[in-house]
Parts: sequence; structure tokens; C-alpha cells
Amino acid sequence: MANSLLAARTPPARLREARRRFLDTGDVGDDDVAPALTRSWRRSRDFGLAPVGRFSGAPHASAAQLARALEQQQEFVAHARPVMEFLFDQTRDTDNMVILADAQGMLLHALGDADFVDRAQRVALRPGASWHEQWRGTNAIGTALAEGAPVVVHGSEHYLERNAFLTCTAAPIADPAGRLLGVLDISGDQRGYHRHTLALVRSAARIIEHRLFDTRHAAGLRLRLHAQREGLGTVTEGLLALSEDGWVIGANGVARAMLALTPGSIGRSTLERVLPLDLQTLAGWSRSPDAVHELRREDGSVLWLRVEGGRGVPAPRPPVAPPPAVDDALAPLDTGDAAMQAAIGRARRVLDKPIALLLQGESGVGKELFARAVHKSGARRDAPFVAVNCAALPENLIEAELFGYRPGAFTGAAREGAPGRIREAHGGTLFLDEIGDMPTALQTRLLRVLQEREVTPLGGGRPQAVDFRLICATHHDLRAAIEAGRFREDLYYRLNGLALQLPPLRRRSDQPALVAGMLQELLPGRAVRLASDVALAFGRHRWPGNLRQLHNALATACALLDDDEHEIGWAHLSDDLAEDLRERPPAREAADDAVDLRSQSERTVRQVLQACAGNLSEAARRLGISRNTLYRKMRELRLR
Ligand SMILES: Nc1ncnc2c1ncn2[C@@H]1O[C@H](COP(=O)(O)OP(=O)(O)OP(=O)(O)O)[C@@H](O)[C@H]1O
Repeated sequence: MANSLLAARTPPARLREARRRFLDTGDVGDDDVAPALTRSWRRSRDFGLAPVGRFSGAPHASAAQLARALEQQQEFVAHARPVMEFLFDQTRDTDNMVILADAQGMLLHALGDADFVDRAQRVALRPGASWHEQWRGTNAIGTALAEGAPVVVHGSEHYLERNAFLTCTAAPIADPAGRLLGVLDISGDQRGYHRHTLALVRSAARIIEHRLFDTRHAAGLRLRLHAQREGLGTVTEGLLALSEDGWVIGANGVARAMLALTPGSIGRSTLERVLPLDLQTLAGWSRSPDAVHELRREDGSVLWLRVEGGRGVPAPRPPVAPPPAVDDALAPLDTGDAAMQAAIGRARRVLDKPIALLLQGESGVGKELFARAVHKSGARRDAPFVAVNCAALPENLIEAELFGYRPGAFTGAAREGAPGRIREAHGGTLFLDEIGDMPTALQTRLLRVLQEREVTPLGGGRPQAVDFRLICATHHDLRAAIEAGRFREDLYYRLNGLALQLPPLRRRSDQPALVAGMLQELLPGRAVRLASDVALAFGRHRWPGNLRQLHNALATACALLDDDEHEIGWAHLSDDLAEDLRERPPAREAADDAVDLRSQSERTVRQVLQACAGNLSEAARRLGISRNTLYRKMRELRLR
């Protein structure tokens, strides 16, 4: 349902009165004001924004930052552009702009009527500007993101008075795994408001979601669903993608609503769980892709569906050709999860460039494996890959291990000396794991090596030139370590040419594919799979040890499997894992999200405080919050 914040529902005089009362007392005092509008005004107030008077400013991406954002969201923007052009054609000469923003509210692309663009420029409706509510208060882009639903924000519903000349309509766009990608918006002069704009923007957002879905799942088994037979093939149909063994691996917004799927359940639910249909029947239906089938659900309602793709059925041509498959050492790590795909795509772009990579992620997510794959995919692949775990070595040995030593440099040193791991990596890649655990004295030496590209062994001697690609990994928050004085800030910037975040297993949408890959590697040539109840329990589990834990669990199960067995059941699992799996973790997603939000907020506050060299008034201004709110946040985050 759209959250219409429309003034049309609240007469202008009542809205003005409600706004005045809200600004005076913090309460709208009018039941006719849409709850979504009240929520958004409250958020705007809590961000410390001043509704009238001088605009306190908002971040604007540099040309390079915008180019990087566009590159990262290439697929999203490519699918949105033609739809935006169509929309622009529909609204041409009506003083309007069509705008695409990312999930943080940054404008990525805009098309507009020249006359209106001039006025819009003054409020920064141009690519690179941020329209997150944090900076601009109630506005269609920021509010659609905050509410996760289509909205119209008209005239003085905007929190900032300077935006009251606008009428804006926006709808969020999600990827096939249900993750928010951004927002499509039409903004224009409020005098030209047209009630049909909301329907137009919602349909356009759905078309973009459809295009993304069809491209992402072009080669797989797809279901088109609708409550009415005639609805199939329209933008109101539900779309579901299935893996060959029956896991739901994608669903558009309509299908998610229809089947009560949360984004977190994609990759973790089987076909049988969401529809009264088994895989065998479906496989039969997929042989006649034009046939329409009727399905009666448990509650008596009827769904019509069409099955496309899958084995033996040629998939229809995708509307836009998917990017060519790359056959490098990183390719096997791409088993379909969007966050992994993004990390792999970004790593590929810097493969042979002198840019240090910083891999971040929980223990066991595969950081070292990723680093090895980066090395093997680049031009240095035949030179050494040298891995040093900074946490595993005693402090007094790391120095000798890394930098090498001359004969007799210290008691217990090898007689002939040692070149050190850094020199061993010459020509190849140096991988420093757990870099956050490196003692500060050694951080200074490492920084010097990185700056001067030469190493001086312990015990003296001539510096030796070294040339290596640097990849570091950590599961610590290095920014927090900098704040705490445990990590050198200058070194951090040297290591962090490009930071890549590898997702924890519980957040990955490709668990079935990962399991299948690991089983193939553990028992090559044997078609072993998980029993369906074990697979479901795996899908629900938190996996605190991530891929390492999953791999160990499967290795144990394979060892316990008889030669003639093909299914891993409860009996093949270690007792403690089976016990953990049987316990359903309560409200896991919500708890995770709360932690994520907290760390995101912590990061932003830290960054801004750092950028303002501790000047709290300036930091509060840049964060768009009052000094008191900043004090409170700092206390909550234990920053003071
Ligand atoms: N894509 C994958 N396919 C199969 N197994 C994997 C994959 N990624 C990781 N693993 C398994 O997980 C183990 C841990 O991976 P890795 O050492 O790369 O993680 P890490 O993030 O560097 O861990 P830590 O932070 O503890 O050093 C590997 O030994 C391997 O068994």
C-alpha cells in the first residue's frame, strides 16, 4: 500500500495548522494527517533539522564518488534508464524531473524539463546530492526509503520550507532478493500536481524490478503468479525463481507479499513451503512454458501460474544481455549471493592496479580464500602468495618473521639469517591476516616499508627493494581501533585502497549452492545432498563460524556417510551441531539488523567527529543533529 502523505487528504489550511502545531508542540493534533507524515516529521525533528531559515547543508558526492557509485550500481541504473526515459516522455513539458536515487538517498541519475531544472538546481535535485531524510527532512525520496513504501510528499508536507514549492512522488525498488536498491521519483512544481503520478511511478518501479528479476534469473526456473489468469504477464504478477533442487532463490515484491516471504527467507525456503506444489510436478509443467496452471492454496484461494526456464526448456532471451562470464580464480566464489558478487566485481576492477585491498568480515567468511583468488586472477599469479597471520605470531617474532634478519641478529636467530616474509612476497602478493592485531611498533615499520618500498632486515644491512601487491584482512573495526589508539591512522589509509566487506554466511542468499559446491569438493563424483529437514535447519542456523563451520560440518557428515548413502541426515551431524540446529534462534534477523544499524550509526558519528577534529558544534551541524542529540549519541555509543 502506498503511504500517501497527500495534502489532498488533509485540506491545506488544516495541514498548515497541523504543521504549526507540530513545530510548536511536537504534536500534530489532527487525526487527518497521515501517520506516515507524522512519523517522517518526527524523524526530521530528531535529526535536528531547522524547518525554516538557513539550510544547514547536506553532503554532495564528488564527481569521482558519483562515478564509483554509478559503477557499483551499473545493473540497477542500466535497467532504470530506459524506464526513466519513458516516464520523462510521459511527463515532458509539465515542469517535472524524473530521478533515480540509491538506497542511501543519493541521486544517481536525473532527467528534467529545462525550465524546472533551473529551479530544482537551487535545491540540489541533481546527481550526487543526498536526499536522505537525515539531511533534507520529509521528502519523497528520503521518506520512501525510510518507510520502505511508495509516498507522495506535496508542498508544505516537506519538512524544510525551502522545498515547499515541490510535489514529489517516489517508489522504492528492491532487487530479486528483496534488498532495497533505491528509489524512483518524479518531482515537479507543486502547482502541477497530478493524482495519476503515484500509479505511474509505482508501475515504473515494478517494471524495473521485473527487468532486474528476468536478467538475474534468465537461466533458471521461474514461476509467474497471479490471483487472476489475465494478470499473468502484466507488471502486477508475482515472480519467483527456484534453484534446481527447489529452493526459492528470488522473488519480486508482489510474490513476496503474495507468499508472505520476508527478504531474509529468500535462499532459505523451499518451494513446498511456500506453495502446495512439488518439484516433480513443476518440472513436468516446465516442459510446456505457455500453459497456465491453476493452483488451490490451503486457505482456499486460487493462484494462476506459468512456469518458465529450467532444465530442458530454453530460457527466453533476457531483455538485456547479462555481463559476459569471467573465467578466473574469483569465479568459483560467485555462487549467486549479491554481496559476494559485488565484492568480486570490485576486486576484479583493481586486479592489476597498485591498490591495496582491505578485506573485512567475520572470522571464517573466506577472507584468505578470497585473497588467494585475487592473487590467482591477476598478472602476479605465478609469483608467490605469502600469507602472514599477525595474530598467530608472538609479538617478538613478528618483526623477524616479516622483515627478516641478518645472521646473529638476536639470540636464537638462524645462523644464516632469514629474508623475511615481505621479501619472499617480492613480485607476488603479501597477505597480512588479522592486521588489526599487529603491534603498534611494527605498524610504524610496516608503514615505512609501504612508503619506501624497501625493507631493512633486523640487525642492519642495506635496505632491499621490494615490490608486492598488498592484501590485508581483519574482523576488527579498524576505525574503532584507531579511535582507541591501537591502530595508526596513516597506516590504515595505506592499507585501505579499496575495502571489501565479505558477508557472513547467515546473510548469504546462496547457501544451497555453497553446500552443493562443498559436497562436490568433499565427495567428488558422488551425488550427495542434504535431507530436506536438515537443509531447512541449515538455512535457519546462525553459523557463528561461517563458511569454516559449514565446511567442517559437511566434512564430518561426509566421513560418517556410508558408501551407498546419498543423503545427509541428522545422524550424520555431530551431536552439538544437531542440538544447535534444533534450537530455533529467536528473531535473528531483527537482532542482526539492530546491530548493523548501531555499527553504521557509530561509524558515521566517529567519521564526522574525526573529520571535525573533535569540534562538537561543527560535528553536530554536519550530522544534522543538535549538540544535545550528539552528546546523547556519544554517550550511547560510549564515545565519551
Ligand atoms: N567459497 C568457499 N567454498 C568452500 N569453502 C570455503 C569457501 N570459503 C571459505 N571456505 C572454508 O572456510 C574456511 C575459512 O576460510 P578463510 O580462512 O578464507 O576465512 P577467513 O575469513 O580468512 O577466516 P579468519 O578470519 O578466521 O582468518 C576455509 O578453510 C574453507 O574450508
